[in-house]
Amino acid sequence: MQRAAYGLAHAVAREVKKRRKLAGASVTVLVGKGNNGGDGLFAAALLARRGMRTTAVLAAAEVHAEALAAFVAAGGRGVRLEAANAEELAVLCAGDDVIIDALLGTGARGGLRDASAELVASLQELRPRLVVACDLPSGLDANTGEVHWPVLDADVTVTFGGIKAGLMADPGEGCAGRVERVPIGIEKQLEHNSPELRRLTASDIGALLPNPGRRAHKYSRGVLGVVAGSARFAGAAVLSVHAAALAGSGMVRYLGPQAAAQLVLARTPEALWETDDPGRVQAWLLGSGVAGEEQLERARDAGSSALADGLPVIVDAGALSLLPDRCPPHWILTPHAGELATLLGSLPSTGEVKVTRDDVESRPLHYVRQAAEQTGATVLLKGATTLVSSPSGVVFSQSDGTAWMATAGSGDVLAGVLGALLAQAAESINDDDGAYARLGLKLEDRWAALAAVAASVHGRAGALASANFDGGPLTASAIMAAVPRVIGSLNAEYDRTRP
Ligand SMILES: NC(=O)C1=CN([C@@H]2O[C@H](COP(=O)(O)OP(=O)(O)OC[C@H]3O[C@@H](n4cnc5c(N)ncnc54)[C@H](O)[C@@H]3O)[C@@H](O)[C@H]2O)[C@@H](O)CC1
Ligand SMILES: [K+]
Repeated sequence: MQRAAYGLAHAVAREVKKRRKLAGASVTVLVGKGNNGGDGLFAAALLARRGMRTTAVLAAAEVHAEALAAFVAAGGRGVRLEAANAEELAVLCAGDDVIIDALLGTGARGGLRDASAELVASLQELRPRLVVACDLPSGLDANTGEVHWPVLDADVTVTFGGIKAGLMADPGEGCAGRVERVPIGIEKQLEHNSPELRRLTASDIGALLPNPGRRAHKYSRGVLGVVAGSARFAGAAVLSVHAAALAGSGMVRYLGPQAAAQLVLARTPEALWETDDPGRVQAWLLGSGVAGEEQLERARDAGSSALADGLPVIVDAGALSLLPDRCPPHWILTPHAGELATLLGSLPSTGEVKVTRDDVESRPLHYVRQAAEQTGATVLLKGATTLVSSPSGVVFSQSDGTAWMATAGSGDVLAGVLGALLAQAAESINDDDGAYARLGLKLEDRWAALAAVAASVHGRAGALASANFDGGPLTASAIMAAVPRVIGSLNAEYDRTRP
């Protein structure tokens, strides 16, 4: 507990010092009855000793006794929270330089109740200056990222030991702000529990990104077949093909109506327009912007032959309605929340239960796993945090982008990037001595890892493109243009640091 409190106090002091002098700054810690409240009180005691004006709002009749004694001995002031003073205390706290949320931690069942809920709901409306969550924002489920409202949005979450799954999945991650991990000596132990929710680091991604060998030629190193776009949604074809070209495909073969193909070739003269037999490909991308019977038929045919030949396939948007009864793990579905709800509703195994877009947004981790389990495919659920579930239930979570990426065509770019990586990796991903094996990834989970790599490259490209405009807005084309640089720098960074 002392290490946790020390790490928390250190982070709070550093954040306050970015804004003003520490001595005389005001901090209120919101204290619940368990050890989370204890961490908060010990941290506040340390901050009081560094000259901060400290108040503890005690939300339970009994709080961690030893921590309260340390807090009082350091000169802190305690106020008891009651239904009658919740709103008044919210107004007082909102004026403080920083609030520490130590109401509920990993031992919580359900969310904030009674006066605590009222205090937090009022505070959230008053938009406090700076909120630091102790271990996790109170009201989050540490294992799932599901949220019991109200929750006080944190600017920074200081979490102890390992990063909890609930801080890597929405809606929880969206409440946590920047997450910082404080080691408390249990990390070795954590390494041995194989985590079911993983986040790939830049160096993992550098290791997994496909790189052409010296003897590579365009046919051997990643030919992607694309059935995308339609007369109505020609842009999806243009974007997905161009993104696939930029992300390193050896060649892209496009199948679609002439009007769309003309636009595709105008933007990507490197692509080939295939009118009947597409020739050899290593992977398929089916569905972005696909509409109309003729183009759906092309997607269906390509899907059937891919299934027969054992080729990997990305199934996006319009093709999500064309799934076989059982998909293999090297079929990667890329729905957003609404499409996932529709997909789940269409599966016989879901039964009569209706799943809505809101359901998926409230429990993305649950539903992405369910979809992977029920279809047999790898499922990539797009969002601010993108989750990718392998049919085994192992999930990857990547959150590298910016909110500006929620823009038309962004998903088509992701599909193209994933297509390029899939076509390049298809023939080596199962190597026993390759990078996937070195990261301890079982065969059936490797497709999910590759999809997570694509999600991260896409997110990083968006972040880089926006940074080039001082954090300004993005188009899908701007995201796409940044992809080669992101791949280049991830590769270079990996080369510099690899063992
Ligand atoms: N596990 C560990 O190894 C460590 C845990 N630490 C801290 O300990 C915390 C976990 O401590 P606890 O297990 O005491 O859990 P909490 O601090 O979350 O408190 C749970 C307590 O609150 C009550 N409670 C549960 N749900 C509630 C609700 N909805 N409303 C009101 N009361 C509720 C329970 O009866 C229980 O007494 C962590 O989040 C972290 O802050 C750290 O000190 C570092 C080490
Ligand atoms: K907390």
